[in-house]
Amino acid sequence: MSAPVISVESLTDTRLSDQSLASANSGGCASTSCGSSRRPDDLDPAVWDKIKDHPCFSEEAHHYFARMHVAVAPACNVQCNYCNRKYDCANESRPGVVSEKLTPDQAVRKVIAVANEVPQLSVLGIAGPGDACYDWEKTKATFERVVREIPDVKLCVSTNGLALPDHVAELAGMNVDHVTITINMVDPEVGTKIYPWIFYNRRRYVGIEAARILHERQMLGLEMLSARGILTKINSVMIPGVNDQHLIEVNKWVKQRGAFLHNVMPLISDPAHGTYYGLTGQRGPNAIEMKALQDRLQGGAKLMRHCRQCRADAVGLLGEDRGQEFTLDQIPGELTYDASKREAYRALVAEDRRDHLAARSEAIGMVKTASSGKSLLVAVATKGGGRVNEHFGHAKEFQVYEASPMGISFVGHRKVEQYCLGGWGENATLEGVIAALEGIDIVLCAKIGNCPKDQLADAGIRATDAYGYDYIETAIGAIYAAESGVPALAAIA
Ligand SMILES: C[S@@+](CC[C@H](N)C(=O)[O-])C[C@H]1O[C@@H](n2cnc3c(N)ncnc32)[C@H](O)[C@@H]1O
Ligand code: SF4
Ligand code: SF4
Repeated sequence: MSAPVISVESLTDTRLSDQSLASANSGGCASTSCGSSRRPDDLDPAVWDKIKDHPCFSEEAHHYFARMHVAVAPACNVQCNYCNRKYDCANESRPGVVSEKLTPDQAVRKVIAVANEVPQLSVLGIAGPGDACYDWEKTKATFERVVREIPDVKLCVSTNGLALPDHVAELAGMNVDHVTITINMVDPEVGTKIYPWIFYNRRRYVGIEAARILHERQMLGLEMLSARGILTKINSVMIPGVNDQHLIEVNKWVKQRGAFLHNVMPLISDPAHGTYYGLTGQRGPNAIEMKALQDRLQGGAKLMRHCRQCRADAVGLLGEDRGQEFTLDQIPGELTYDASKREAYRALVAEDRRDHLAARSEAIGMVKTASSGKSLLVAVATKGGGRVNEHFGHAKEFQVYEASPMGISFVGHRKVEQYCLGGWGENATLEGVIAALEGIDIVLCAKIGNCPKDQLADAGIRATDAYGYDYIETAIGAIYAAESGVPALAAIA
């Protein structure tokens, strides 16, 4: 059966209209298998099947699919010098922060409410605000109830690893096939600078003993997961002067033990958060330092570069947070799961992803053959669908791509404050946006006014809306061609 006709707008608007979803539904393709796009040649089909709709485990999928976290696990058995879960702010987007903690029953209601309204939803994660494996009974109760209601939602946990080995068998039994472990060190001496204490076997440990136990449990948990074919992502917080160089060693260790992805994230540190690091002046890395380390790690365990360091109650596509639309007071007491929007969305997306992948590989192939030796950093304003489709002034983040003789690759994102509010822009905000775009050569967006464009130009950053609504890679390929003076490439513009 042929796929339904799709409009670009309906795909790139992250909240699909009921009408476009209804027409997609009438196409008849509504199973999860429809959501697949083409499998990369070097990937095992079974692994591809697990990651193809997972926004965190597949960079490509993050343009289309959304995750939600439910904050059912507040207790933690480790203290990290960068974490303070008491701090709470609805506008603050960083790990460990939540607006409200949930019981498993409340969490199930929230998952149903989100699944009914957010068609992109594919993953339910428990990322604290404490530790999913330590606060295990609540994690387990939540997952057991959710899969009864929505069997095709993927389940994920995020853990410091200390209690992980105790629950690997149960995780496997519940078909949890994505687990994140935070591993910041493989040398306990380094660990003493990150962890003041751990709580293990009903006892508190400090110093080198604490770090050694944590390290051994993390390695054991990782090996146990790999042995069962559960995909693992390793989070490492990059702490300049503490573990930044050491993360090269961490990358080697986790690769040897079967980690699927290594996600090196910048330390978020601010005295206002009340963390030990925040209060003692330990700084986080800047975007350029992050990229330099990630580039050094290239060739080791595969890197995740698109993590947005989400809140423990985040909802939506990575980079957007719709959590405030789904607070408990807005969710009805009785709810029935309605699969229609998610099913229709998958049918729509299947077609567009195939198209996008074909356009992407054409653009990458052409950039590779340009042999200009140039390297360009391009910041893209997008609201999903893999397209240049967000106005400069509305962007809350820019996705950053590098075009070079190696091809076109996603290298990260830059968070910014939204510059344009209700038709006018604040100069001070624009200055902040420009500062966040340090090192960027070109900005691509769906629309930009002359004033911000000129100010960006003064800072040495070019900006254009000439490629509005094109696929990101198609636009970057065309620009690279023009910059390289290759007429055959410029033809794709
Ligand atoms: C809040 S924790 C919850 C899961 C679990 N307890 C753990 O530590 O993995 C989720 C992730 O946020 C990271 N995180 C917490 N505070 C952070 C900070 N200030 N800067 C960067 N990452 C942070 C943790 O390292 C972890 O990878
Ligand atoms: S283990 Fe996770 S929740 Fe616990 S203190 Fe560290 S970051 Fe926070
Ligand atoms: S914190 Fe990173 S890995 Fe976790 S849901 Fe957000 S983007 Fe995905």
